[in-house]
Amino acid sequence: MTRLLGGDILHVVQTAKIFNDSKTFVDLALVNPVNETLSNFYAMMTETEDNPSKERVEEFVHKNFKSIGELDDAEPRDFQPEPKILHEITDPVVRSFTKNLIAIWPSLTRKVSYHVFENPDTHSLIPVQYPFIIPGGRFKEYYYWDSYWIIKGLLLSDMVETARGMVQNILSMVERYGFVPNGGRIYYLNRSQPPLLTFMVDDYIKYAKDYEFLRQNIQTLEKELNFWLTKRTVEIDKDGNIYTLAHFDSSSDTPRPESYFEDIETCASLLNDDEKLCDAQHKQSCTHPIYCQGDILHVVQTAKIFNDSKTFVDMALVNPINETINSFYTMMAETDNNPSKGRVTEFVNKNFRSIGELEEVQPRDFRPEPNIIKEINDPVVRAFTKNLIAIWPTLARKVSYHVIEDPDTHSLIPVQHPFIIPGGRFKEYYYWDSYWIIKGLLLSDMVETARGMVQNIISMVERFGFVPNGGRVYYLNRSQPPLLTLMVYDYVRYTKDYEFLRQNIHTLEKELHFWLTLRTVEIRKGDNTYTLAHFDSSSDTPRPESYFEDIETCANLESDDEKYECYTDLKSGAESGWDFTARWFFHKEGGVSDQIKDIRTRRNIPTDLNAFIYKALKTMNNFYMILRKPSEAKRYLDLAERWREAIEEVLYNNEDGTWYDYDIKTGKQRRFFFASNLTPLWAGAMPDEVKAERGKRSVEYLRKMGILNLRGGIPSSLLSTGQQWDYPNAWSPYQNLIIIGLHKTGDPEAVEVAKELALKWVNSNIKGYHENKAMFEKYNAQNSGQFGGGGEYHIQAGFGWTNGCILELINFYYRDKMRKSKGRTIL
Ligand SMILES: OC[C@H]1O[C@H](O[C@H]2O[C@H](CO)[C@@H](O)[C@H](O)[C@H]2O)[C@H](O)[C@@H](O)[C@@H]1O
Repeated sequence: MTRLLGGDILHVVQTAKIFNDSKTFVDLALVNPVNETLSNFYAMMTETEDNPSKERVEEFVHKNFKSIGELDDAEPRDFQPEPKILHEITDPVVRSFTKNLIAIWPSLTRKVSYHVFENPDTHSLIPVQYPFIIPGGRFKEYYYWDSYWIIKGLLLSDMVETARGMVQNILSMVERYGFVPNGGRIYYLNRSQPPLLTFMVDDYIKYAKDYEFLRQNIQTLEKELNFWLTKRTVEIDKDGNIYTLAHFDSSSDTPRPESYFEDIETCASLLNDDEKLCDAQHKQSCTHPIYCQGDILHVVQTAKIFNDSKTFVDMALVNPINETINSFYTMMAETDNNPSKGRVTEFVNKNFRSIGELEEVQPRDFRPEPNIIKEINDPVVRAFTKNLIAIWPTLARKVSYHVIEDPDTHSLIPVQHPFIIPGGRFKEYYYWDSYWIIKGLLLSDMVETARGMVQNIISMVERFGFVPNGGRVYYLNRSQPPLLTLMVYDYVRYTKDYEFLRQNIHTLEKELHFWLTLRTVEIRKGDNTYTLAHFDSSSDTPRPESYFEDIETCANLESDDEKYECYTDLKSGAESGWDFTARWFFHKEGGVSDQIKDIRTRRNIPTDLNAFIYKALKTMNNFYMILRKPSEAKRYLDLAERWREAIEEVLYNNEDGTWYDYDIKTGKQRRFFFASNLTPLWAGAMPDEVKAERGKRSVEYLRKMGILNLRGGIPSSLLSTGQQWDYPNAWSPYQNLIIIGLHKTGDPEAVEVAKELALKWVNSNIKGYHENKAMFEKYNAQNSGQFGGGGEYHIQAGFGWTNGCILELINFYYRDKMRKSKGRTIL
């Protein structure tokens, strides 16, 4: 049903204005299953060349929708025509009025009919267990804040059972959706109403003295408030002080389905699409009817016609969307909704193709022998670096004019400037990969390409309010670790282009705002409350590019709700960039599981994410000082200080001398080795006076964990789960984060160990390159030069961030410092 409410049917029917009240249509039930309705719709569209008359739309609606049977009248069991209150009102006029009033309750009582429970997909009504009182008239379902006053009235009418049932219905919404929707229809799921649930419970408890009810539901009340405190707050700077207050802020940027026509009219005179989106701050949902959700995605991806599920969602449409959908439903009708794998392959071959969206490009600023080459004394490393630099043009791409002219038929999100891709199956830009790629480009003197990549990413924030995981529409439901501010730092440090900083500083703020408001949780420790971030995708369906895999992972979960949670955690795991690892897999009581089905990414407060955020806040402080804006600079300094304190109090473990992720549920640190544990060193997220000591203790910790004995590099974890971010895989970014982190502490032993680790990694990369003539996405920590494995796709070569990272280490450890071009450092 979701699809129908978000797509062409809704648009065509509601703009035909066949009902006086737009709500009428979205409250109708479907006569046939969703697929058949869609098929009938597209048949009408084809017959009328996409231009049906009002009468033809009316005919379609009358054949395919009906307005009966979803709600039954119900006599509340606890209704009494003469409750106590009547005997206690002395004024006869008021008494008789009150009696009439009370007599209205039964006429407004409804319960959800069994039709809806049996077949929820053909109704917009959200089924709830208990009878409830509706407002009346066109409002035939429950409404959130109306219920607060209704429940007061019910309690005063001694209708405790009905009142309690209504509260329970609303609590069940929080458990299911994490918040209370505006009302009991799926089209209300993108917004809430003023948060009065806690007060409803308070009224009920006071009246019924039902403290057991309170005990059972207190956590759900917390969950609801947490929604408002994390997803609906803004920070206000007043005279240098920061205040947090709430505002209303729906997460959706399309017309309200129940007032679709009216909203289209309201926004019609706005100039561009972004304005029409009525200043929606977060455009996170992925709306493409083929690449993001729906029957085509489901049928094709579960037929598993490609080895790698990403292949399908990277293909372009041969024909327009409607035609593709139409030909899909024709196939479905011809095969009784059960097409064979061969028939699905035929449909894909006819309707999709995999060419023409990205063009190879020779970067204008590419030079085979940039300065760094001349400044490396070691001949083996110099020759290797030259080979490395020669890889950049093979990874450079620009978006083809096909995509710019007809973006709807591609999943690629068009960007203006050429960019470097990771390589292999990753043919588009990736957010956090770009951070290390840009470092490598700057060290290769490819400033124009680096700047273009930063501009592309900045344009994402302007367009979507955040940086998506990668450059495809199916990545729009999540981000990746926030490194944009630090990319700009490297670019500005290298070029001294302060004008670029001035022009873009607000976009950096906007990106950080996304993380600070939509990805934070509050943690209580003793009497203190700390704010820290976690990964938390906004979407609860399988990842389109790993659809088959996600369905399989969550298949054995019992309820649909558990499956939605599972998909959200998988997407949140992908947001972390560590997809996947035991870091996100939890046993119920908090230990690590080695099973992906136990994924609970959102339960974890990750050290690296919070170290990145701390460093970004500190960098913003620095930027505003450069731009001579002291009050803004102070604001970021204060924020950074608060973050540092939270990292110190919640994530640092003095006994083990390292930082750990934190389990929100048990309120305990996860005391396992992950390469991310040491990232606060790199971010400098600790008081200055303990830096050297932390360096020393980190070396002890690495030694104790056996990490320094491994010949290939630092593994992501010590847990062998078969996942690509677990043992024995070693990933470049974390070599650099740990090596540079140790070096920056200044402790002599840490500086020495950093150097040993760096040389080990450089040697491993060189060995691997000589043996395979390729650079890899990940390596094996046990064996020098061996590439990594595991996970849901084969090892990929290229490889953007590996090349950027190794250049950073070569620059630091092998470049002749005396000859290094002045001021052109980025470390
Ligand atoms: O297709 C599966 C997943 O692939 C990506 O993740 C991996 O590659 C990325 C590009 O190098 C890298 O940023 C990430 O850390 C890797 O785990 C993608 O980012 C995921 O979202 C996707 O589901």
